[in-house]
Amino acid sequence: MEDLTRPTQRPKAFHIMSKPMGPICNLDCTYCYYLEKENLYSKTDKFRMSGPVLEEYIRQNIESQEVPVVEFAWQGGEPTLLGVDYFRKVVELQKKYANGKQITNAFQTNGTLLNDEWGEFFAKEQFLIGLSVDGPEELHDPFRYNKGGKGSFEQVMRGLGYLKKHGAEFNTLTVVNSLNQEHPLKVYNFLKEIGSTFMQFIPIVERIADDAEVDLQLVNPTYKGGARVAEWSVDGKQYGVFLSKIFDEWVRKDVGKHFVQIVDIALSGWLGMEPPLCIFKKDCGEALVMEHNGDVYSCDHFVYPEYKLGNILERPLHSMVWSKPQKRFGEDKSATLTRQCQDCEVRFVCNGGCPKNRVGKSIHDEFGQNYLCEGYYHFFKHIDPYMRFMANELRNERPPANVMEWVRAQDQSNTTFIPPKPKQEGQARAIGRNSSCPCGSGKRYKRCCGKK
Ligand SMILES: C[S@@+](CC[C@H](N)C(=O)[O-])C[C@H]1O[C@@H](n2cnc3c(N)ncnc32)[C@H](O)[C@@H]1O
Ligand code: SF4
Ligand code: SF4
Ligand code: SF4
Repeated sequence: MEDLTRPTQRPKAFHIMSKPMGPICNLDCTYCYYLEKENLYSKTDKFRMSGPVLEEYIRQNIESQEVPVVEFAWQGGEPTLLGVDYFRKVVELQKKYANGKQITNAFQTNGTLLNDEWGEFFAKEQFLIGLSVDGPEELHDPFRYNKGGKGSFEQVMRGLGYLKKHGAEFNTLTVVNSLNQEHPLKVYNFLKEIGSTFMQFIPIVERIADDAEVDLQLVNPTYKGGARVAEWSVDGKQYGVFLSKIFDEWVRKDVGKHFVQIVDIALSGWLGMEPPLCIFKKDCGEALVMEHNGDVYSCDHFVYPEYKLGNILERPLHSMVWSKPQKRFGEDKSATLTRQCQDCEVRFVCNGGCPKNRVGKSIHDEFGQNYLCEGYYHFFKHIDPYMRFMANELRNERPPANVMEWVRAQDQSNTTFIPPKPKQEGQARAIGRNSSCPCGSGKRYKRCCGKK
């Protein structure tokens, strides 16, 4: 047994999402990876996070973070099942332990149980709501329905109405699956119509164990038995095509008005910084999850017994976050990169993607290639010229939204754009400061992208 109490080098902050209602939900979405986690707690009939666990979590999360702003993320299952009063108590406890730190709350919901009381509360306490919606009714309902099989779209739209009525801030979270993958613009335009200004498009990639007796049927990449890709998963290449189609629309019309998470993240890669989202970082392991009873796991997508780090009532949170097993979990991300990834020209922004999805084979026949590789490669290559243009605008303190005019001018002149060579982190170091800038501006590197 590893010594979990001996902390390794401490990062300043980490992210821990909590599941105050465990995996319990009023919906029964086909693709949900979390509902079956109920099997991990088969002896439990009460999934509501108790007062002592909640208070310990809030106290420790605030105390362990060496930053002025501490983020809380509430998820599930469905956290609205707990009722508004539960979260009034949450806010009260956060104030009690804040100790001068600023507290923020993100709350992920299926939206179906929202009402005036929730809307008012979220607006007043400035919760940021993540609303799950997969597109218009015909793309949303086939996978997102209640226990009786009835689609949830109407309820979600009603719930959204309450958020808007009270001015609560919301983002949308859309999963890209085998159905909506064919309709990127229908999905994107719909999200715009309902007023989403910040959109996340998360790929569904799940594998189902061949052995029906396994407790958790959706298996992780370390599973040794046979497994098949679930039929509702997105196609690897199509995920990239889907994102590229949305990007083409966005880059012509919506820069600065609507934000698409993966595009923002990618831009930081083109600016020579580490992408700020775990799946595209070199290493991960700073996004943990806590179950209703205080059990802490390495990541929301690794809630399996072998990834349990301990329980918050028995071990200090910081000792689990900074433990050796967790450090190894995070460092394995880069340590297990295939040769194909190591040699890949978009590695600076992709970094092999999330380990949870590394279930394919590389061109060198190594196991551990990301299932989405073809899609990522397609997308990052597709956006490369635009990203270079935008990164260059930012470096020159001009608005990146200038890209819209630039693209429109090219569309009108009907010329084929030949992009200059991509500027990657590794390459940047090799560029002479007096040589011309690889972004194609015609200026010297030191006066352009290499400006200090
Ligand atoms: C597990 S749900 C919990 C919160 C809430 N019930 C909701 O649906 O928003 C969190 C998010 O995960 C997404 N999700 C569900 N199953 C998934 C899967 N297999 N892969 C990726 N995301 C998934 C949901 O669509 C939702 O946006
Ligand atoms: S609403 Fe959320 S938790 Fe509930 S089944 Fe759907 S994805 Fe899972
Ligand atoms: S396993 Fe994937 S989702 Fe989890 S922290 Fe690592 S990159 Fe992020
Ligand atoms: S695009 Fe594919 S090969 Fe390149 S880094 Fe990403 S997963 Fe690896």
